Amino acid sequence: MMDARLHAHETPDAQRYRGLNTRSLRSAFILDGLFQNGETRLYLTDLDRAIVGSAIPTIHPLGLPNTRTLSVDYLCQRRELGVLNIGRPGKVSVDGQEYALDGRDALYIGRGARDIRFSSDDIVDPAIFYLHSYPAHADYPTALITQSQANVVDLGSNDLANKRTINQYIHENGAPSCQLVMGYTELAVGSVWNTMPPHTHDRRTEVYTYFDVPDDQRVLHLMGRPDETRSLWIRNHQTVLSPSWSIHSGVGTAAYRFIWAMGGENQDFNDMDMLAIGDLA
Ligand SMILES: O=C(O)C(=O)C[C@H](O)C(=O)CO
Ligand SMILES: [Zn+2]
Repeated sequence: MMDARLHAHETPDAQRYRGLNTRSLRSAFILDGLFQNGETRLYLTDLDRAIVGSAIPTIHPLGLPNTRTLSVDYLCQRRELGVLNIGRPGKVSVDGQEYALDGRDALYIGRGARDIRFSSDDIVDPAIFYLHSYPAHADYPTALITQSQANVVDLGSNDLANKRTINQYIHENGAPSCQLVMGYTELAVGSVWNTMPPHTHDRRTEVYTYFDVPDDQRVLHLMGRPDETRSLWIRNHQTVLSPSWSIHSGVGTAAYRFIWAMGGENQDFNDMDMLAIGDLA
């Protein structure tokens, strides 16, 4: 039986998505309602067995749900977990060791961590912890990566309205992880396009979670095979699942940020099959 708060989510394959109407496409590729005040939510996806989740601690600290579905005693028994705080300051405690995470600080939690708890410094203006986990083959140390320690890559230009900064927190040349690669991208004011020109990477799947999208604005996320793209209108705090065969790119009606998290064969951020804009249909 499925755990109460570990929801299973299946994605259609590269053929089936072509025949879906808007509603079915949205429910297949968007995780909606991931972020709930006072709750931990976890979705077990079929993208490299990624678990995508959130914890927004308010009155009480939050833990992780039991994991009968995974047939383990605790979530990180055979998994690693990345945490990125997109809210106000909070704390993550890992087997009694407390880590303070300001907004946009991250924590890598290695395989074997048993007791993981989340709390907010201010319960009225809480921390918003994004969670992303994959199966892990080795124990790597838990590591705090503050915003100032992230590796910064500037891409794009004002002329093409795609000027943006990629902040890499868990990556090949940073604190070691088994397969998780994670960070967030920030659009420069006046720029609207992310990941344009787009790419696919057969070797990895990816998950995008948009945040800091103003309530009255939207991001038009592009997905699908390059020769048969589809679009999804996305609002703040919605998550898009990107199978390895799909492009993942977006254009906003205002500046925004998004978390990207990847797992798969390698951790080479630049291992992308780049497309020309003229390849898209
Ligand atoms: O704006 C971008 O470009 C990105 O953020 C790219 C993503 O991180 C990505 O797709 C990595 O594979
Ligand atoms: Zn990508």
